[in-house]
Amino acid sequence: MFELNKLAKLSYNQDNPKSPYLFSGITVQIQQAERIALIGSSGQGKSTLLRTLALLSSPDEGMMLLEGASYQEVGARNWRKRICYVAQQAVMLPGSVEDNLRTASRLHGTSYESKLADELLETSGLSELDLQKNARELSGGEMQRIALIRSMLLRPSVLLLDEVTSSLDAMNTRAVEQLLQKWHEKEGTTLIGVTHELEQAVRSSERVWFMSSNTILEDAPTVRFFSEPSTEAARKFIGLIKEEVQL
Ligand SMILES: Nc1ncnc2c1ncn2[C@@H]1O[C@H](COP(=O)(O)OP(=O)(O)OP(=O)(O)O)[C@@H](O)[C@H]1O
Repeated sequence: MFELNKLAKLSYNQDNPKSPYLFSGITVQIQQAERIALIGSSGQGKSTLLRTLALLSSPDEGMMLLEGASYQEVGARNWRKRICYVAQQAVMLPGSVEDNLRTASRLHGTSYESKLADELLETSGLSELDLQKNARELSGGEMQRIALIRSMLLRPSVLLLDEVTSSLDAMNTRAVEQLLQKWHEKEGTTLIGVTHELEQAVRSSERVWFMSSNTILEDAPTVRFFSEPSTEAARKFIGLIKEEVQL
C-alpha cells in the first residue's frame, strides 16, 4: 500500500564526518492499514521523516510509492490529500474554528462533512467548543485536536501524527488515542505517530519504527520490540526511558 525504498534526506550540516545524511537507507513496506509508532531520541529526524513522507519536504534520494505509484506520478497536491501530516505545534489559520475545519475540504475541493466534524469534536472532548470562536484564541490542546480533526476530515489513507497529544491532559490524551484507534478500524487509515512516551507507543501501535544511527534501525512488532529489542541502541533507549519513568 505504501512503500519507502532507500529514502534519504541530506543533513544541513554536510561537513559532519559521521554522515552527510540526516537519515538514509529507509526501506519499509506497509501492506495493509497499520498503527506504527515512530520512536527514537531527540534530533534523529523523526519529524523530518514524517514531513518528507507528506511531501512537505522533498526526499534527496530514494523512492516513495503509494499503491504502486511514485510521488512524482501522483503529484504533490494529490499526494498531500492522501498522506496528511499533523504537526506538534498546531497552526491555526485566520478565522473561526469552523473556518479551520472547513479549510482542508475547501482547498482540496471536497465536500465538508459537518456531521462527521461534530462527531469527531464530541469524541475528542470538544463538544462544548464554540465553533465561531477565533481559532487563534484556542488553548494549545484545543488547537492540537482541531488540527487533527481538520486532517481527519480529508479521510487520508495515511495520517502522520507528530506528538499530537503532547499538549493534552491524561484524560484527553486517552480520548484522542481511542478516537484514532476507532478511526483506524473504521476507515482503514494507516497511522504513523511520533511519541516520546513509550507507554503510549505500547498502547497505540502494533509496529515500531525505531530511529537511530541515521536510519530506521529496527522495524518490529511493538510487543517484540519492547520485550526483545535486537540492537544495543534500542536496548539502551528503552532502558533510559524506563529509568526516567521510575524517577
Ligand atoms: N535536512 C534537514 N532537514 C531537517 N532537519 C535537519 C536537516 N539536517 C539536519 N537537521 C537537523 O536535524 C534535527 C532534526 O530534527 P527533527 O525535529 O526532525 O528530529 P526529531 O527526531 O523529530 O526530534 P525531537 O524528538 O526532538 O522532536 C534538527 O536538529 C535539525 O536542525
